[in-house]
Amino acid sequence: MIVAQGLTKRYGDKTAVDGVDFTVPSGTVTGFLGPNGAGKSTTMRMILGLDRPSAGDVTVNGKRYAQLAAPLHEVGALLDAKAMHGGRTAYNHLRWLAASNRLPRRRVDEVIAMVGLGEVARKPAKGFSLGMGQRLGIAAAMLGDPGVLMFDEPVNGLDPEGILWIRNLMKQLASEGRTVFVSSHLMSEMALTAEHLVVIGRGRILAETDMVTFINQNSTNYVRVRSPQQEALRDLLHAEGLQTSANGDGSLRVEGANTVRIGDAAGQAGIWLHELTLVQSSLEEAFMRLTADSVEYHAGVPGGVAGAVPGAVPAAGAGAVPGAVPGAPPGAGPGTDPGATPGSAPQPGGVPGWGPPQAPGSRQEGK
Ligand SMILES: Nc1ncnc2c1ncn2[C@@H]1O[C@H](COP(=O)(O)OP(=O)(O)OP(=O)(O)O)[C@@H](O)[C@H]1O
Repeated sequence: MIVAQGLTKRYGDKTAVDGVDFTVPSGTVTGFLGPNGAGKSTTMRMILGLDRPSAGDVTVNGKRYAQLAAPLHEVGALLDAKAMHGGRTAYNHLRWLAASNRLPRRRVDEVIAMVGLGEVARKPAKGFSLGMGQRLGIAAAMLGDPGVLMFDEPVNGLDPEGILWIRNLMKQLASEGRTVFVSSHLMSEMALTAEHLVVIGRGRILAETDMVTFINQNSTNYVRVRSPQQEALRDLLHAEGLQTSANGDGSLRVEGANTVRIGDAAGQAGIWLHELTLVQSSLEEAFMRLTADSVEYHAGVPGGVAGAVPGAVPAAGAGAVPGAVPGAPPGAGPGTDPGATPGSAPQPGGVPGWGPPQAPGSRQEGK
């Protein structure tokens, strides 16, 4: 377990980490999220005793890093995959680390096999790709078989296969009861990996929560509905006590109701619908909204964070789902709305309120 209390780091008049309190529990993957410059790396360096706090404290298993009798057996870390002597082979890089911590040579072979570097272990590390370097860094972190593991942006620059490998490895390490603390600025990636979250912005903790709660509190849903009888539909929805706003593309945005309720109401009133879609904001958007005031460097992208819903995704049944996060916890992706069952997909003539033009009354047939 890692515990930070009032942890602060100042560089001159710059406060990189500003009195943060958080706990990283064991047996789970904890995502450490924040935009560039938020203070993630500085915090991790302080945990590892590489930077001295200006104030406050951080402990690993109840002790400061410097007080740990055998640090490599307690904490393993990957901070910078390139931080190794390029002329050394992967094997020799691990051997000197093992020797300096009185670990047997056998352990070097074990971690090399664990990260899948067996074929290149005798080659100089300077020829390694980014992914191979990350694997070597993880092998080094695992050498002492520690109960606490920390990874700083481990998936940066990796291909999909490498990302999947790291994601599964972290989950496996946590399932073995270890403390796994991983930093990232990619919310969507963390949604697939972490169960617990610590969000930091401009050196301050913005959220410390479990992933499911974060998703439920920060993602918003609405229904996009389009009708050739837009005014009648708007009046009907208002009469139903629902709030609507114009989307600007001729459709209405309806808050507080699912597609079934809106489709049923429209069908019963004889109003045609040309579109009925559940739209969910992506996790990336929820994270950007939370950290919008904490971003150090803005690119000035038109229609940025606070504007419309750039990451919004239509829910299941509405076609493709760009930005969706398969396998994510409830609320992370499409399909959490009961109205988003296949029956709410555009199906000619299938559902009241949908279908090809016909006499309004005829849609009730067969009911
Ligand atoms: N040695 C240093 N001297 C001065 N300022 C520093 C130093 N290290 C970090 N900073 C500043 O502290 C702030 C936090 O930096 P840090 O690297 O911890 O952020 P980060 O969240 O890891 O960002 P990134 O995702 O870009 O790596 C930044 O404003 C950074 O410029």
